[in-house]
Amino acid sequence: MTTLDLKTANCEALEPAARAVLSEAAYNYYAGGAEDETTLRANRAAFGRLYLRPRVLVDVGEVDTSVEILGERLSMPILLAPTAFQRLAHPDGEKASARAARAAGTLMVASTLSTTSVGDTAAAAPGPLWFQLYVYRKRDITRALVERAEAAGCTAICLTVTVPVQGNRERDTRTGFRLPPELEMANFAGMPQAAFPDDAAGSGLEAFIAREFDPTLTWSAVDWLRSITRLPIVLKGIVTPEDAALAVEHGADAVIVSNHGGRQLDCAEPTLLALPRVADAVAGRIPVLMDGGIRRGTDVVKALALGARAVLVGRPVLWGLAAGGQPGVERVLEMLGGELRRTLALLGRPSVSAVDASAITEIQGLVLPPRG
Ligand SMILES: Cc1cc2nc3c(=O)[nH]c(=O)nc-3n(C[C@H](O)[C@H](O)[C@H](O)COP(=O)(O)O)c2cc1C
Ligand SMILES: CC(C)CC(=O)C(=O)O
Repeated sequence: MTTLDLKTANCEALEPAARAVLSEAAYNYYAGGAEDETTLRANRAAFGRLYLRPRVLVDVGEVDTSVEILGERLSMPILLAPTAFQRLAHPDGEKASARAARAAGTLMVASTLSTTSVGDTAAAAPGPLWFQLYVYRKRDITRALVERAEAAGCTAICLTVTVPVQGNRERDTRTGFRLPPELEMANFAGMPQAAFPDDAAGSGLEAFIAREFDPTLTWSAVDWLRSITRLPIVLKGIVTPEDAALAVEHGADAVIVSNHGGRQLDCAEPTLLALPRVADAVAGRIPVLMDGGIRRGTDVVKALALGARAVLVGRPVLWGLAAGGQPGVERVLEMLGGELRRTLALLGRPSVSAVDASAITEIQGLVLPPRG
């Protein structure tokens, strides 16, 4: 990819450039969702149902996109979502993404299923880094992962609760998705868990999850996690007010409204629509973040208006990484951050904290929090 390509692209325009360099299996693993991909499409489509309400003749000479989350001041309310197996996209993989996040003044959530260890990722880009955790049938493994994340200097543990079993990802079944032999799940180095089962038909990842992930997980796992770490706990995958209330009750320090990018339960509600109900239930007690379908600065503003403190982006980072390594991810963050800054100016809201429910129109079928 040339510098020119990186300069002219918007987030979505990077996808074809990424596709051109990815294997068929890797592209479909990154791009795909569960079953009919209804939720994958709905996540994105939901943004089209909301419109903005610009105020005019407001001084927007200075626009402040910075935000504070769990004690860290970030340059913008846009984080890098945890995504597995980044060295499938580019040899620099997770290190490139972490460095790009740092360069942009924001943070990355490092996936448990990374192809670079959390220690190496943290060393490549010193600064705030969250570690995303799955809970394994063998709790010793889970505990060891938390210890590795702590030793690496991670500043929060992000427990993903959307994968008791893997979603039915038909693209991966078709391609027989698995890691090429030169890549490993580096956080499990030295453990049998570092490789997929080699005798599995269909998706190797699905067989791995069936073998290793604990499907009996309940809220007591959050209490257990609390007992083994002093790091803040972020619960990723809360989409109902009932679970939001339980998350607060069980001491979560933040929640992420997420349906795993439409990769788990197909027909799950789009996250933009779930967000205001979760924010309402949380009632400001802890920060609410969201992900799913964020591709434009206007999307970020809509999420903020519905109660999010910040958003995370998944696939666009992978497209940037595949198309251009670290500069490709930097470009994605620059585009989103630039669009956010321009949107705030055009909207007459000179800072992120000036965005509230008055920034959006009410659409039938959407339950919005009361107007600020
Ligand atoms: C290829 C891929 C791998 C992912 N791996 C993880 C993971 O390891 N852990 C996790 O919590 N979420 C994972 N996710 C979900 C993302 O963190 C995020 O919820 C989702 O991608 C957001 O939607 P978006 O891609 O539309 O921005 C993954 C998503 C993708 C696309
Ligand atoms: C554990 C797997 C489900 C990895 C992942 O989060 C994903 O592919 O979406």
